Amino acid sequence: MLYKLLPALNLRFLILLLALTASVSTLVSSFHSTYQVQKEQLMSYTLKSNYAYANKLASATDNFLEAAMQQLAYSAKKIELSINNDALLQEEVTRLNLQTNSFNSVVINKRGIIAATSPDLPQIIDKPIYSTGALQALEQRQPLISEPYMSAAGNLIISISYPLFNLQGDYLGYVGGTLYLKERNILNSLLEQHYYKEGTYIYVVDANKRLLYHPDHERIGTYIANNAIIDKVVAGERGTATALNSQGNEMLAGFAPVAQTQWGIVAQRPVKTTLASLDLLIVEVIKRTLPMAIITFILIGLFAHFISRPLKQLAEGATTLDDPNSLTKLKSIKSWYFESQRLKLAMLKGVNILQMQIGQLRYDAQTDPLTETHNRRSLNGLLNQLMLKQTPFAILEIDIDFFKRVNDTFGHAKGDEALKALTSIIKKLSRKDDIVARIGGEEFVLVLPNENSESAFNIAERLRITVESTSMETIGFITISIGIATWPEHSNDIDQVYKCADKALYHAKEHGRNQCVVAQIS
Ligand SMILES: Nc1nc2c(ncn2[C@@H]2O[C@H](COP(=O)(O)OP(=O)(O)OP(=O)(O)O)[C@@H](O)[C@H]2O)c(=O)[nH]1
Repeated sequence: MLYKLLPALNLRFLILLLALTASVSTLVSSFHSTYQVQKEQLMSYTLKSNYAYANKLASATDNFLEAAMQQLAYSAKKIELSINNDALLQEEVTRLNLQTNSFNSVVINKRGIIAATSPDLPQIIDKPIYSTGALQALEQRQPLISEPYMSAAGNLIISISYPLFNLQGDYLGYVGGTLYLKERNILNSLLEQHYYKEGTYIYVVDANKRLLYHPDHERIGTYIANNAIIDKVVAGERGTATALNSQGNEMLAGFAPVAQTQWGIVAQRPVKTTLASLDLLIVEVIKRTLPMAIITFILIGLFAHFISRPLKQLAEGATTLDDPNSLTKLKSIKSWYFESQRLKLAMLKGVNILQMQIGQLRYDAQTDPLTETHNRRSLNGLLNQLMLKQTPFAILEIDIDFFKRVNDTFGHAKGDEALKALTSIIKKLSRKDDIVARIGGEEFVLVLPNENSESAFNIAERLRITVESTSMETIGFITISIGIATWPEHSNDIDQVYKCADKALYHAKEHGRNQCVVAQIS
């Protein structure tokens, strides 16, 4: 069993351990679940808001492109009627560029020949144009938003063009505006003017997964491969996703396509940034919870102390149940709750029984059962105490004369009666501090503290005379002989004192019995 291998732990420690484990695990699990719930909410909120953001920008971009196209359409209508009026063409491109602020530059192209530009560049007027956007526009002869391409001057641009036709439907060229993707333009401003939450950014890709807009302008024009979100958005899907960006950071993205161009707009925020505020929140919550947790722990500590104290005291009491004071000690224990009260009552009951039994055993061990006087063991103990206290005393060895005859004549039971009767006479004549003991069949010892040989002899005589003159039921009269010796007068050694008393008794028996003899001092 495991518990046998463990050291015995005290109750207070166990209660504290239990309370600490319970409160710490409760706190940890509540922090954990709070964190998880908040995390899910934050992530879901961020995904939703990024989605809404991407949608809003997609429709704003759509609107912008549509408005730009309408501006070009309006100009086209104006120009078509006066295609050979160079002054009017120049005026119109200037108006378009300056008034609308939609394009970095505007050009009117008459079938591959530049007719007017804004900003005004006279050196390229009447020169052919070979840019990708121009060739595309000339070829397709319809309203067109080109793919991004490098201009002759090395700018990454897109062009928006509107075809020009005369009343007969002959193709005249186009009017087109260009946006410089890496420079400040109306599209950039449109994408950047929106409210940015910390860490949130957007990027725009074209149908070929090429970056048209990115907060890091250096990346504009580069292609992005292996990006699940971009794959979806250029396929015309809209929605939310959690994915790794090119730097390997986990991102919460919302994405939406731009209907007119097959571009995709992605608004995303790093998970790390999103959750940073939550980490701070949890740290703050822990900080605020900590003082209360410490107070609770102290209270639990005190409570554990009050719960364990009576049990601890009862357990200590249980180790000293034979102590005569254990009853008083047990009674003083404040057992304030049910179990400890029951335990205390049971222990009090047990101690009472135990002490009664111990008392009885002690009494039995020290008492002669017939006469209820001290036995030899008890007598020796009492004499030792007197000697330790240096209290002088006299020993009277009392022996019934011809007791055998009593037994033989009246029977053993009557003999016992005689022994009891003699005991009662001895006790009656004894003082409080005298010690009465039966040390053999019909041999008694009477110890007289603070008596010398002379006074002891007088007392012995009084006893002898009383016995001699007392008639006992059935038996009649008996006599006793007494040998007397004193400590330390006869000897410092108690055995020697006994021997002296024995000798004196023997002498009394030898010289006619019914007499008292003081031992001689050798
Ligand atoms: N009734 C009874 N008799 C006992 C008890 N113990 C010893 N005796 C008897 O006491 C008697 C002692 O006899 P003895 O030692 O010969 O001495 P005595 O007859 O008293 O003679 P002396 O002492 O010489 O005067 C014996 O008969 C024992 O059986 C006892 O507890 N009860």
